[in-house]
Amino acid sequence: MGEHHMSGVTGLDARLVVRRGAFDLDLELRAEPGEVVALLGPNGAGKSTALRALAGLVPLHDGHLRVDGTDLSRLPPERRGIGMVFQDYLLFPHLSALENVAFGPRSQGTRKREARRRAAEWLAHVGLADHADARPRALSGGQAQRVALARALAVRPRLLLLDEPLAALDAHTRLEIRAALRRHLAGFDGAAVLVTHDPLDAMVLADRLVVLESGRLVQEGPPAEVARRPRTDYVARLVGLNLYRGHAAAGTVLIDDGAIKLDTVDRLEGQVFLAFAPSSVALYRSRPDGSPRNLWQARVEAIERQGDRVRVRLEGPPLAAAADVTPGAVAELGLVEGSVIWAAVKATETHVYPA
Ligand SMILES: Nc1ncnc2c1ncn2[C@@H]1O[C@H](COP(=O)(O)OP(=O)(O)OP(=O)(O)O)[C@@H](O)[C@H]1O
Repeated sequence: MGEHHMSGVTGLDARLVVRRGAFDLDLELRAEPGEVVALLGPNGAGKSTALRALAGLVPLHDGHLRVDGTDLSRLPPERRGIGMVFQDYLLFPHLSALENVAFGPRSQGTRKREARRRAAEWLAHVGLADHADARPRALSGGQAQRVALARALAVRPRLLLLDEPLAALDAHTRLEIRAALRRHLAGFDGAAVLVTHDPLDAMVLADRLVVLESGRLVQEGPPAEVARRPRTDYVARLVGLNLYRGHAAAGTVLIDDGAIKLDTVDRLEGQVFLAFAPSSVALYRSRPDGSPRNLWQARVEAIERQGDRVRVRLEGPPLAAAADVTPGAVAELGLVEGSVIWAAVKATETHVYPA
């Protein structure tokens, strides 16, 4: 660690090895200048640990951490020049919005007058010029979030860290702030790392997704690519797809446990992933006429209302799957937990890609 003080790589270039009790994180993480990377993963996957390691709040056991070629791994948090927007904002309650934003530049040694000038500029930039004198208590959640963002950006960071920046907001404010945050991130020329639970936040805000499970990277790529080609159960559920591993040959895929073969229109051979959307699954009370291909009998494990659709979870074998139907169809089919029904998916609605 730290044997090369400078390297030619711009943006964030890190390998974060952290141990916390029985948990260990080992994550290689890159973000180009101007790129927004979203860290996603189930509870306890290590997202916050990764962010805290970048911020210098937990030590690295191994690996490296460079931003624009400068080794940050040995610097204390306040000397890393990193901008942070954390979930609970951590605005100083006794300081005005302006003083909160000026705090960053001040602690970097900027003179008071200049720090206040820069803070006023940033407040105006996030649309809060009118609230410069307000204490955090007098601000709405969305306004406090914007002050926190202005404060983070006022130190002109080369790396910006955002930890669940929208989590504390109600649904309506969230929509607005998400759009505003997207604009601000688009105008930010440093690297940004965002931690979120919300796939929509990640899809809207990030250029690239990095999915962590149990302290390890399991998948990364542009949001659309990850959504189209999930590589783990967690990712598939996150993006709402049915996902299987199997062996492809001659236009069919033998699903891994061997209980069912599905027709596809792809011509791949060998180990593959096969995915289809829950909305592509058709359900029948009795065996349908003309016997569509890719037909199987299944037991209903659970029925969950999701907005104006109903998600029906089907138990394996031969195939555990989720199907989305209308409430009307649930009634028509007389679906209850434990029902045995027929399920089908068209070959043209399956997606197959190399494993
Ligand atoms: N201070 C600590 N001491 C020991 N172990 C910790 C500490 N903080 C977190 N852990 C452990 O580290 C692991 C990763 O936690 P972390 O908070 O990084 O996950 P996360 O992905 O951010 O989860 P969540 O989505 O629930 O916030 C967990 O198993 C947790 O129990």
